[in-house]
Amino acid sequence: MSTDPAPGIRPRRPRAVPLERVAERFALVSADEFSGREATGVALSTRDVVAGDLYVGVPGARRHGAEFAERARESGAVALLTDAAGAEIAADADLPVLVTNDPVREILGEVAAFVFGTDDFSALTFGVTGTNGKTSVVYLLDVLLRAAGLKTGLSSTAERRVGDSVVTSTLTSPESPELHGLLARMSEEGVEAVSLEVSAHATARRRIDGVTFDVVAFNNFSQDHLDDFGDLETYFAAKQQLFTPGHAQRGVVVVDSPHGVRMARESRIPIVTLATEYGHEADWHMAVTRQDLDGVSFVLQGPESVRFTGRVPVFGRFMAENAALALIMLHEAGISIERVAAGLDRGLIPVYIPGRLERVSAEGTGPHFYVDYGHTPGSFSAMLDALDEVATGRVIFMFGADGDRDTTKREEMGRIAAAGSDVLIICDYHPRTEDPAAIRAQLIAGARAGGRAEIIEIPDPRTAVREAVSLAGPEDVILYAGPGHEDYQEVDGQQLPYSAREEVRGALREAGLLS
Ligand SMILES: CC(=O)N[C@H]1[C@@H](OP(=O)(O)OP(=O)(O)OC[C@H]2O[C@@H](n3ccc(=O)[nH]c3=O)[C@H](O)[C@@H]2O)O[C@H](CO)[C@@H](O)[C@@H]1O[C@H](C)C(=O)N[C@@H](C)C(=O)N[C@H](CCC(=O)O)C(=O)O
Ligand SMILES: Nc1ncnc2c1ncn2[C@@H]1O[C@H](COP(=O)(O)OP(=O)(O)OP(=O)(O)O)[C@@H](O)[C@H]1O
Repeated sequence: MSTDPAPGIRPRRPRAVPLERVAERFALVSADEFSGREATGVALSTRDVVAGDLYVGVPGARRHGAEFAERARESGAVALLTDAAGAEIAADADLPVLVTNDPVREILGEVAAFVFGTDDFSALTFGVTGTNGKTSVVYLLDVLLRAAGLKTGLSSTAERRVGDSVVTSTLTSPESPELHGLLARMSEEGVEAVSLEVSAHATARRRIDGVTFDVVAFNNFSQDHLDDFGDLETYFAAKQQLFTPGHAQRGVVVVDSPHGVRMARESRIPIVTLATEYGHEADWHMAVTRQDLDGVSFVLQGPESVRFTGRVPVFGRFMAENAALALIMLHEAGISIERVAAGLDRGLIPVYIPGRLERVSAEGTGPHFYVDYGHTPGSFSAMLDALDEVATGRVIFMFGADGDRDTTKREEMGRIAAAGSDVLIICDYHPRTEDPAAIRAQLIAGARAGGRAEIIEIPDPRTAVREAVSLAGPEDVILYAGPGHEDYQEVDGQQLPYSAREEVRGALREAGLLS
């Protein structure tokens, strides 16, 4: 078992940049001798340092990164870039120290772009923000771009991908050194279009500095991450930063909600709008024409009679909205809808989104078991509303909540889950350092207010999965929200191996429902 983050994807043939040039470009000062040294990469954590890297020591929530200068040197770092406080901390480290007078994060993205050579990155770059559906839109963008004949790369909560190279992500949006290393590799491999998820943490912590997106998109906004942002206004403001000239050329905004309308109104870059409900004024409209458990068909209508009719093989009205958003982003980047449609088979968008409403049970037979990454009240509402429209049997919903993360959303998640399902199984997710029984108690308190569902508490998720399978009839749908693509359960600082998708497969096999 490893708790280390996966190493990022880096260029195979990194260029070497003299530290003197870095120092000159960013007005860094140093009392140490570093002439003749060159950097071939940048790393923000000693866990990511490879030989030739410039290690960057930032003040963190718990420690100052400069404390780890010696460890960085042992891993092959050529110098430390830090602030004045860091320089004092690392004074005895056997590593040249370059000091900035600015807060380090304010120059980090530009430094990473300079060293990795991505300051002239030329591929089309798409960025997606919003509370729910970023990952889904990124995979839809990727498949549509490939249909248009472009070579693609992507970065999502689930993985970073360039050609055949894939690594599991540790963060939704990588820190800027990882991001620019990834983009440099994409340039090397001739990638023509890149789709990136942009979390509010990424804009707030300046992880996307040094990138100017061609087109960005905002899909929706609801409660999440209040542990980090304190209140919804601050969380929203972080998302708004993406819609500013330093970050993006143009944007697409879903205006179904008041937050969408506000994002469109306050955007500081040119935008076009999408409404999925007629009655809302917008440049583009999307309407669902048919839906069932296997997917959703829709029609998208834009300015100048642009029209697309198609289908996404994942259920939920919101998946059609995600697809429409991705199509408009391509249109805004100059890739015509006709060109995309020509690369599809009768409008079918053949997307696979790891761990997002992923069907784990066999096609065509029930019970229908889906694993999902939803962990917000907004995603629970969206999924359960969708099931209300397409499920023919009962809905069995199971989930647990994150420990050490936004606790204020738990009761609401319990309430929505119980109001929208027939049977609700509450189990453990990542308790982290919290008492799992206390987390479950909060979810159950919320669920009791939701009404409708029979509530069952089963702490062990493996047992809970089997109980769900044993309760389900052939018409029923089981939806397991939370773990999605993940392959671990985090308990008290330890990442224990756990794959919901594998557990579900195992349980279905044991019940004779999967070969
Ligand atoms: C809570 C949080 O945001 N932590 C971030 C922060 O770590 P920190 O301030 O706690 O760091 P610290 O432990 O005090 O250490 C200080 C510095 O020393 C370095 N260090 C520390 C120990 C060591 O052995 N070696 C080493 O180099 C650290 O990398 C850090 O740079 O700085 C690190 C980069 O240096 C981040 O990777 C780390 O993100 C952690 C992993 C994280 O989980 N962040 C979450 C909240 C996050 O960003 N989530 C969003 C989710 C979005 C969504 O769901 O929509 C995301 O974009 O992923
Ligand atoms: N447009 C949408 N509106 C509401 N809910 C959605 C939407 N798209 C997806 N969801 C729901 O939210 C879940 C999470 O989706 P996804 O992983 O794409 O979102 P995300 O924004 O990337 O979240 P995270 O950053 O936490 O990965 C989905 O599996 C689905 O249940």
